[in-house]
Amino acid sequence: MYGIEIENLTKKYGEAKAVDNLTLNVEKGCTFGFLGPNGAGKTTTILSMLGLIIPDSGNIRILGHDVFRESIKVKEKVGYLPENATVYSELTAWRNLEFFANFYKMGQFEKERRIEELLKMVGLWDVRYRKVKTFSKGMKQRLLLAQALINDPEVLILDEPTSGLDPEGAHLVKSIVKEEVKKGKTVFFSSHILSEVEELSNKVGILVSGKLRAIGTLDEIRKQFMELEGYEIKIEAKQELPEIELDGIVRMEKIGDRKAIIFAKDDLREQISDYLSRKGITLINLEIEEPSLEDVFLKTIYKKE
Ligand SMILES: Nc1ncnc2c1ncn2[C@@H]1O[C@H](COP(=O)(O)OP(=O)(O)OP(=O)(O)O)[C@@H](O)[C@H]1O
Repeated sequence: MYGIEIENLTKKYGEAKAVDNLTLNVEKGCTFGFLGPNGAGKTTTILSMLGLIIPDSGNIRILGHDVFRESIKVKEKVGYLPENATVYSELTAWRNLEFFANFYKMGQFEKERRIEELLKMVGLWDVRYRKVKTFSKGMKQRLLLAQALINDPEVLILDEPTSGLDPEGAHLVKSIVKEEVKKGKTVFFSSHILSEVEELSNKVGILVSGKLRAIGTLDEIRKQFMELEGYEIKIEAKQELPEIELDGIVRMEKIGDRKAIIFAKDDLREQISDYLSRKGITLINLEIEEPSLEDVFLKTIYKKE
């Protein structure tokens, strides 16, 4: 079963399509990183997944439940960390969590046990009786994450979970997400931080102007990208390199006598190796230069449709 299924989702504001015929699935127990520039439609997608806005068309199911027709069932199973969320600043950290715990069917003992567990997990146990208005942004964000986890949700939806956090706060949030995934939870998160997406996600989607431009594991996305944009092959030989003339080579940039980068339409490593061995040249190194997620992201978002 899928954790999340989005099928042909479209949401318009006036005539502008914030999300345009989006289809994607997230397998149960996986982490999906949703990337896209500002205004791409990530938050609109997330709000639709939570049933908080009504799309113009499309279906969304979470753990097999339709988010609009079975909204209570879905809310019981989902934890949500909104972008720019606020906390009740006049309440203490404990009371903030208690307020949200009261929405769920939990006995008093279970509620207190869960609040204690979460406050310890996010490093706010020692300040549990302090009013939240005295908290730093990072402390508030960690409290919001605890709030998203209060019902021990099977699916976690996080809109820019580390936004505004210092490296230590971001590290804590990422390790909590990883722990949740180890327990079999499904995580869907949006982010602008490429290293974070690379670190956490099994699967990535890149949304541009409401449309999905790329989807897959990072390896699949890199491969699709190289198939479109071409391959960079680095070579180093024992002897001086000759000009390599093979079909599919776009250009060859020599770096000194024995090293070069070859720009090619395909992965020509085998052909290059054969070509050079026929010329009596011994290779020391022959490898594909994999594009970074940053390269892929930037070129994907600036590419014309
Ligand atoms: N309530 C609204 N009314 C009108 N337009 C809206 C509304 N909410 C979003 N939009 C527009 O829809 C588009 C998608 O916005 P959305 O907030 O979903 O993008 P995003 O990818 O989450 O952006 P960011 O990374 O900046 O948070 C934008 O052009 C935005 O201006």
